[in-house]
Amino acid sequence: MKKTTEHDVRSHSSADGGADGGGKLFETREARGSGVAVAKQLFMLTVLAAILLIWCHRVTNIPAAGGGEGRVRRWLWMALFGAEVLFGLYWVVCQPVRLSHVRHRPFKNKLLQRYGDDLPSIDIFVCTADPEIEPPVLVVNTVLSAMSYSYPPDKLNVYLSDDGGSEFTFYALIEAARFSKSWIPFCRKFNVEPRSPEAFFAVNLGLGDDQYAQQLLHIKELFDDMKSRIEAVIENGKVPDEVSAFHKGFSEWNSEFSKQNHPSVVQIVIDGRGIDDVDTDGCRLPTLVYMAREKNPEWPHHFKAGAVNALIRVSSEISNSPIILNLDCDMYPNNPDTVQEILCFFMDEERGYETAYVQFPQHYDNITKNDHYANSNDVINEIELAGLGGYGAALFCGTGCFHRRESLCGRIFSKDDKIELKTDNTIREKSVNELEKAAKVLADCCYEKGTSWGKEVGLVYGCAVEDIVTGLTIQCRGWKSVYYNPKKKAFIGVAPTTLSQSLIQHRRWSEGMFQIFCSRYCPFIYGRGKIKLGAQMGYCIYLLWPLCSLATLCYVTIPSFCLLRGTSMFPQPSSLWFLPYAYAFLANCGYSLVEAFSCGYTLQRWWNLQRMWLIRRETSYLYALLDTTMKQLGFSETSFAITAKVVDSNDRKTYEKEIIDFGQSTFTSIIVTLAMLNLLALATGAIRLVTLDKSESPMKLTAQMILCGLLVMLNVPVYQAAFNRHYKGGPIPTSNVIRAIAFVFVFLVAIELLI
Ligand SMILES: O=c1ccn([C@@H]2O[C@H](COP(=O)(O)OP(=O)(O)O[C@H]3O[C@H](CO)[C@@H](O)[C@H](O)[C@H]3O)[C@@H](O)[C@H]2O)c(=O)[nH]1
Ligand SMILES: [Mn+2]
Repeated sequence: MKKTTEHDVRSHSSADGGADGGGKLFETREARGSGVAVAKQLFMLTVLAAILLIWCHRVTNIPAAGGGEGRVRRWLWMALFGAEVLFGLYWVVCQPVRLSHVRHRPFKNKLLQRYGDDLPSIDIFVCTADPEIEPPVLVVNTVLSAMSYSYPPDKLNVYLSDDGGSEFTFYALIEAARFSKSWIPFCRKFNVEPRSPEAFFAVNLGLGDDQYAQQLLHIKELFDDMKSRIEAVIENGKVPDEVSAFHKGFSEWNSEFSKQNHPSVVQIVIDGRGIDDVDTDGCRLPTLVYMAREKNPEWPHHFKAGAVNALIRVSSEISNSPIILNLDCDMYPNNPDTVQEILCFFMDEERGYETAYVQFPQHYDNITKNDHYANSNDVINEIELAGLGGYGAALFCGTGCFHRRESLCGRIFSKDDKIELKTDNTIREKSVNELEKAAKVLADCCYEKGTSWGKEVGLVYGCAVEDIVTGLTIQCRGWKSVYYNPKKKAFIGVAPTTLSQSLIQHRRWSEGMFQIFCSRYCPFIYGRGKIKLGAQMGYCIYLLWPLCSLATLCYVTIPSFCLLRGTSMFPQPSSLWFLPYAYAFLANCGYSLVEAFSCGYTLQRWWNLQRMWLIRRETSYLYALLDTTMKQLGFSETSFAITAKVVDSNDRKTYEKEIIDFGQSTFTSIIVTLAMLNLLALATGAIRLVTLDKSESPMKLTAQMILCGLLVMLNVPVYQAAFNRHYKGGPIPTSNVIRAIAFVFVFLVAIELLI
């Protein structure tokens, strides 16, 4: 049974929370206190007991230090104990979010009834950084779907920040502006979805001969033409003179202009206030602005955070909307009604004024059936992020997030001054030229000097996950945030399609997160007394990813190592101490399976997820740990490796067939070496099992081999790539494999010699 909070509507009968004019604009339901939650808590207690017993066993049975052998045993024992302490504490951190799941439901119709046309304007920010790995056609698709929200166009302002400072991206935007004049009326007239033209035409072919089909074919032709023009310009590497003469903006790209060094560019491509820019139906269009902030090698540019902060300022000059939507260039809005829905959270009379932002989960449209790189994050979305939202502390994830401008700009929440969301009408009088001129200054490098930008104001600098840390600071200023995960996906993006891309992305994320944990923003210190303990712990689920890497490495290596040497670090199956180990392991596997199934996973997909956790912890998180340590010691600086959004057709095929491509990076070397260690250990164990003498118990040996066997099973694709020269995802070079095996042997021999 579900309990609804006091913030509930009286009428549940109608689909949109009742037809009356009064009442709340959204309802929140929580699952806490229900029978399931009690059962969950009891279960958690049993796991906790098992963890404590394991620690107890480790502490009371530390091997005595005598001789070389004893010393090694003692060290390994301590290492495993350390790993179990880390695992145990991490497990504790992961529990609170599993008890605080809430679901929100906005009442859009009620909002429209109550406010009619009196809704605030919205500024939408799209960020792009590199025309090669983020093709302009993809970028303008996102821009176009943002422009075609079913929201009054004169209240929509779309800004594109181009950190690549690319003439081609600008050209693509000019083309998109022209295409929007047909696309937006088409969307409005036939109420089409989704409104990203690329995604729409991928599934709508325009069959039949009614008016709709005819118009669709016509629009599709316009779109294809636009695409080929953009692609041709990129192919030729130059915008043709007759095109560049057409728009004054192109004059910015003179001979001195380079990606790393250029003055700021602000071009109002469509002036939504004017009467010149109208669509084919004669209706107004959304304002469309291109911005490439100034770049100068002597100034740090702070990656995406810097771009968004420049956009906040530039937009404040041009439209100054009270609500801001952040989008990555590959995340297109999929539901045209989203704006009205989120306004329910901001404009609710009772709780709206405390809401700083509404975050949607990230979805991707290129996930394969069994998601072999585990990119989809569905368990995280459905369970963990929803749980954090339950503590009023939704994570800000950088994209698909609507912000209140005031809270993003550093305002401290106060119960007493409720800020109304009002469209700023004071800017109406200025001319386009005046606006551009004034806005340009705000996008200059030196503008932020001596200001609080990047500290208290705007997105926080100095962290690879600027989004997470910014969200945390907003919450610590007293604001609430909403995690909203509607059935109909609100935003859809592109997930990495190669193993190395995926691991590099996780490396950036985990590095940024761990850096937060080690900084003054550590939720337990910075958030103390400001956000709930459950939320502090919830943040740490992600911030502590790199630390789990250490524990996992111990578990991947030590038991295998012991198996190779014929010793064991675990109690015998006949001993009572064996029970807590077995229970903790099985209970956690079982629980994670149940969770995955509840999120619609198949067994295969869950298994793939486990493999990716293993691989990430062996590589990305380990690197993140080392990098963060280096950074803390001042040896290296923050960087941002942009994830590619295009792949060549070979890679695409491999990806679609769900074959892992291991490539040849250092990451691969680590993965292969560890996999070989596990395989050798398992083989040794198996040989011993056959040649067993009476003094050894087969049961004990088998139990010891289980962990190793599971690791080997997870690593099956690694062996395929290592030993099958015809492996479809590209075999791992023989030299790498030999090096890995040699490394394992040298390591073992060295240990034997040392003892
Ligand atoms: O110097 C930069 C670097 C990146 N970006 C943009 O930032 C966005 C995210 O970059 P991407 O390479 O796609 O990274 P992801 O790992 O997919 O992004 C996730 O993680 C980032 C933090 O690491 C967040 O900023 C993103 O919003 C979030 O979607 C893209 O639109 C980029 O164009 C810039 O504008 N300037
Ligand atoms: Mn991305």
